[in-house]
Amino acid sequence: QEFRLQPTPQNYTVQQDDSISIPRQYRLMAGNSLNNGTALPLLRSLMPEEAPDAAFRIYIGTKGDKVVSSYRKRIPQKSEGYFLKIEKDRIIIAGADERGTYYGVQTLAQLLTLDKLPLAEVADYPDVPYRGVVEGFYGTPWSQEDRIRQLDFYGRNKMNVYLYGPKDDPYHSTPHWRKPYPAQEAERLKQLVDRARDNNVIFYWAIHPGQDIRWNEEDRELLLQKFESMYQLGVRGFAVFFDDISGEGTKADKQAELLNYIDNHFVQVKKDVAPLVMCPTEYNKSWTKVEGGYLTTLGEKLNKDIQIMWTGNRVIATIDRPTLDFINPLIKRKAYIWWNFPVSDYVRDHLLMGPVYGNGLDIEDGMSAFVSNPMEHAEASKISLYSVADYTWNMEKFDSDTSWRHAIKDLMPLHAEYLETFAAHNSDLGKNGHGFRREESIRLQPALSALLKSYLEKGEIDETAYNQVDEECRKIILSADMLLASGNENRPLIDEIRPWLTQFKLVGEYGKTVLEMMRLPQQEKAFLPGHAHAQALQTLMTDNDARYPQGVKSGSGQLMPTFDALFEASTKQYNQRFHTALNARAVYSPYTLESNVQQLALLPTQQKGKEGSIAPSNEVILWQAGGSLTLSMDRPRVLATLRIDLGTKEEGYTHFRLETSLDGKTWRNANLQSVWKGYTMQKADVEGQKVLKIRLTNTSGSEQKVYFKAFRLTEQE
Ligand SMILES: CC(=O)N[C@H]1CNC[C@@H](O)[C@@H](O)[C@@H]1O
Repeated sequence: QEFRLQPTPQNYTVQQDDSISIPRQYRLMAGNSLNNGTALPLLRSLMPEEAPDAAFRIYIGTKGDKVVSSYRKRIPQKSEGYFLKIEKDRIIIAGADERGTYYGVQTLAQLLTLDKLPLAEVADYPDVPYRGVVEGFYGTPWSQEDRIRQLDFYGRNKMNVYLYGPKDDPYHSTPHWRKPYPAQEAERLKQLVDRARDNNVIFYWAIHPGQDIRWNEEDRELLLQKFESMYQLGVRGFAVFFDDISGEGTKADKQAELLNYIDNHFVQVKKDVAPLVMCPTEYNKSWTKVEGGYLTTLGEKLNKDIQIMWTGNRVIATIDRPTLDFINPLIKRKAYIWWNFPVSDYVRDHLLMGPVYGNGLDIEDGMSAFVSNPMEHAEASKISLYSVADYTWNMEKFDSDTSWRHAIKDLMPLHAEYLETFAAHNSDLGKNGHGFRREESIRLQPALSALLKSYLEKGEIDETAYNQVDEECRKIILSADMLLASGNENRPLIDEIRPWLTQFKLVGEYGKTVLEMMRLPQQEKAFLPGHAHAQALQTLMTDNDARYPQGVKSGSGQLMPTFDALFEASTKQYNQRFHTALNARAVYSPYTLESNVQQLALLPTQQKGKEGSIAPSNEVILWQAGGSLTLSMDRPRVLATLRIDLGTKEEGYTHFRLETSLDGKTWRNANLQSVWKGYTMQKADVEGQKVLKIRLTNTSGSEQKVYFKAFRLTEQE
């Protein structure tokens, strides 16, 4: 693949027929403005041989420095812009500001990876003012090493913000947001703040107080003291997240009052702190009622320089012009986009390794920021983050597929072809509560559907498609092995995705086995070993990781549905031919969910042995009066236990009625009682009941805001 600068520069010209060898020595002419910045240390790390009498010179400075005064007019008049020029006897790096100069050095760093230095001229600047990552997901927070590698990655990719807000950090959120970090955690955060500075990244520390904040002076002072303690660690960016909460903390006027107070008495007083950022409770369009006034209150009351985050038309959504035309007028400023991709905390059995696509390419003027909420798998998230950096720096030149391929090469240059095969088939989320899906196995899709169509409709094998799919299965098995054996090229990445690599290999073997079965449904003896092997692989693929009820998922968007359908079709053919009753069902769940509660309707059901469950949701569920959820079995089954957790105290359950039915017509109440005092989990008295359906209804007559933390049953042996 050809060399490309990352992100794509706004203007980049190269003299085609000429280049210079990388100078061994050079004389440095540096502007004073760079003395305590990070541009010079980076330059010196790239070109170590500084010699006062060297013929080759490097002029580096920011606008206003005498040393680059003759290039002043070439510097783009844009925040973080820079001008970089490589001539036969000199290099010039002139930034509009210190970070722009630093970015000029980062671009030079990429050119220095070539054998010869092109005589290039770059006039560059970012489209979106703030670009980066919000570590804002549920689940295992990133490790210290993860974050260090992330911050270096942001420096190289010209991302300038990292917002620290892992939902499961108890000092970020309830219960300990009021308390300073213990010494060890504080020291680790300080290391991160220092590393962020080295990479010219603004480290934002976010607080998530809304679940139990009291609107009084005491809590306000405690919050400011916490911010002060973070300031002492070197933090120079602060955020307050009010997402995923219910109760008192959701009041817009109280939120605005608190945020303005912080802005006036902390941010503006400190003078060296970046603009305050807040995440609203109504952070996406599907959750906001404009007439309710929440967003307009924030828009009217919040100080103008306070940034307001927005995830789009839904919790998980791509961002386009209509999205911004809706929100910006309401909040009376440009939205600070929180893009919930590649976050996977609601589909934890999946990896999201596919291309970044679907966001508008003409909306750079409509947002103050675009930050990505990533997966708990830091290295694996870099495929998407590389493209987010590319997209937000130069939006109109962004090319999803090119960026995706280079992101993979950047992550594992020596194993790029294998990682690309893996990533291509591990991009869709599967059925999920947000209804957000991604393309998967794009290049193989035509062959998969041709193979399936001809087999199902005519019982024939489309040989061309067959060979393509067979060849891809071979590549899948090879790629899995090559990546599992890839040693130290990017061990942290392989450590993260190892369960999915093992699964991916099984998918390849399952595909090959099913392809063989397709040729044998008329052979009474020869068909059987393949059928047995396919079933063995199905078992290995659903019971492979205790962390996920049905194991990790790989190829779930296209490969597995096709292979399962071919398994079932060939086995049915065999059963008809030989009047046998071989199992012709690949994998299915005996449970189906129906609901008229919008946020529950799409939740997947899961089965593992005698356990059945509905996948939990992280969000606050707006459960309308009369709304219900019904779990139906494929046949009457005898229950042993049923446990429900709506994240609410005892009295919260009095708003709901739980019923069971054997025929879907007559229903009987099932009482809920606490599993133990004070805890929200409830158990139902359904022991020994034979049921076909279970129904939970909001009978309170008004909307209830609850969490959907657990809905789990076990069947009797
Ligand atoms: C603003 C926001 O999206 N908050 C939550 C809730 N929405 C998406 C979830 O997956 C979480 O990762 C996220 O932290």
